[in-house]
Amino acid sequence: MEEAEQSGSAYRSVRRLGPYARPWRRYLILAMIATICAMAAGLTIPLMIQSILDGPIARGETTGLLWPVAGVALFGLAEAGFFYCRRKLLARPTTHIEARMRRDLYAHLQRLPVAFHDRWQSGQLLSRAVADLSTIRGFFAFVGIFLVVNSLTLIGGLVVLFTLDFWLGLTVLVSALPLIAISTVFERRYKVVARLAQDQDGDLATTVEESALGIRVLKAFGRGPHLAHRFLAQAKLLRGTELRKVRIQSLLWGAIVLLPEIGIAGQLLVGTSGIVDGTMTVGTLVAAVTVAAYLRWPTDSIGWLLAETNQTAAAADRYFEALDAPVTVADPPDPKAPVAPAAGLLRFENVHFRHAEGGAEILRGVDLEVRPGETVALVGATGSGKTTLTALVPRLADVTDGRITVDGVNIAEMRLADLRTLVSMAFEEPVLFSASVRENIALGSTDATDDQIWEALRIAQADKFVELLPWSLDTRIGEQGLSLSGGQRQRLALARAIVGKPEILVLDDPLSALDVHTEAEVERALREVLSGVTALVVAHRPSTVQLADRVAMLADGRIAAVGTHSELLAGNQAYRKLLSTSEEETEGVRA
Ligand SMILES: Nc1ncnc2c1ncn2[C@@H]1O[C@H](COP(=O)(O)OP(=O)(O)OP(=O)(O)O)[C@@H](O)[C@H]1O
Repeated sequence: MEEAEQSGSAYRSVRRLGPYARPWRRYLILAMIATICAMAAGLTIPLMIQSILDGPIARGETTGLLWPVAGVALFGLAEAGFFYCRRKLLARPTTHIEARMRRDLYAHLQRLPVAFHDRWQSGQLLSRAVADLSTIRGFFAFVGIFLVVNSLTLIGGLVVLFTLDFWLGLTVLVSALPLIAISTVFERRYKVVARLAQDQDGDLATTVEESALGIRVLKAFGRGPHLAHRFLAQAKLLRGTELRKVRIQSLLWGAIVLLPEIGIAGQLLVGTSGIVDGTMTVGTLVAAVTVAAYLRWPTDSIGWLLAETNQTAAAADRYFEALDAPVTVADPPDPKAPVAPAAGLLRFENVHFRHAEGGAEILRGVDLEVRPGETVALVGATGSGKTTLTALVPRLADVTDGRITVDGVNIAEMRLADLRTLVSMAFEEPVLFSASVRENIALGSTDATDDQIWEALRIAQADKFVELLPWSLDTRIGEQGLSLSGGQRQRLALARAIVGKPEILVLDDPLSALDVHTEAEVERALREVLSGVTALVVAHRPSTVQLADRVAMLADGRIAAVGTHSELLAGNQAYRKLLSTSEEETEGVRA
């Protein structure tokens, strides 16, 4: 029952690949016909050998040999030609199918909410986009075609054998049946181990990726050996699983070699006694042995091809697992246009948020208004939900209750593209991509001109150092911008946030983790950036707070106090305590 379900689910998984193959079905069918013709040509050769042996050779004449021998050469040539056609016909469809699937996966990953990426390891996504898709390409290029063609060849070959001689046919069938049964059992066991190996491969990719990205941290803390140890343990686990795969395969290969040999021995026994009795010709026996030899690959391969099909099913399952993840943050069915011209009034109304169903509520009724052109600093103890609150504004996650409005329009009722033009964000960790400065800034507005980029860089106080870079805007900044200083990276991230001239800026503590000198540079940049836009800025340090018109204090999931910095300092003990703690922490870092 369970086994039937398993093969049913493998069939369903592979069937889901259908829509990707459909546009190329003509090529795939032609390739299959070419392969069938190749096999048919191959199967004709033994029959021609039979006619040569029983005809001219048995009669001792050489004159009648020319045409049958030329025929053998011709059929051999045809077989090779058809195989060539198969390869040519399949190259385009298979690479196109792989590229389209990869494109769909990538596009879906971009649409998926941040919560999905929090849950999924990047290595697992990487192995789906690379290894699994290459398995699927292999299925279309080879496995799927040969699964059908080899089954047909097997049937065709047995028909030929039974026509040649019933007993010779039966001998081959008797040796082939257990082989097919063994292969089927093997492929089921193999599927489980294959999926395990694919998952472990994903885990290993994650470790390699993380250790490459975090190499500075690992070196600084001397944790390289620890991670190397973890990597070795994972690699050992994967090696063990690969060895299990090999063990299962070797058992099968033993059977694959042994059983057909027994079959041929049986054929020789039946054949020679037939020849001695005069009931069989030498040509028939040679033809039957040649057909049986020709059937070895189709027989042996059935199990392997089924295992590969299962591996494809596992790869398809893993691919669709990511592709089926729901896009929970999406455009509304009937979107409202933002108010034009926008004023930039941002309002949180009784906003509640929890990360997962049944999880703790992080925000429990936040009410806050940020007036047009105003800068509000958001302060609160660590873990109080400041980052969470800011992420709700560009809808990186959706509120679980309440609403957020921009100029009176609920952001959940706007098109995401409209919202993200109105609202721009810079994060605590200024992620820069391995691309030119221009491309990194233009992420904030894809159609930005060079003049607009330079203007954004000037406001963010980054123009001077960009001018000094070897190729100015065209300078490629290394992976994550690691070749730049912390302050330079922060200022580029600020330029990116403002290049599209958003009405509302959301900044998640852009001064965190900067030294005194760099902090002053970024602070100057911030002062420029914040003038003229509505801004919500997460602040850990008094220096950032001082850039704001008002301060909102988040505590217990609500806004506990709002006022100017001096009002709160004078009248709110919790605020004084919070600031003195962060002051001490900052001093501690500087010391
Ligand atoms: N993806 C997540 N899934 C579940 N819980 C999360 C997730 N991200 C954050 N949290 C939890 O939500 C709470 C608020 O986190 P958040 O990062 O918003 O706090 P914060 O005020 O910005 O903290 P900090 O000042 O240290 O940056 C924390 O308890 C955190 O552990």
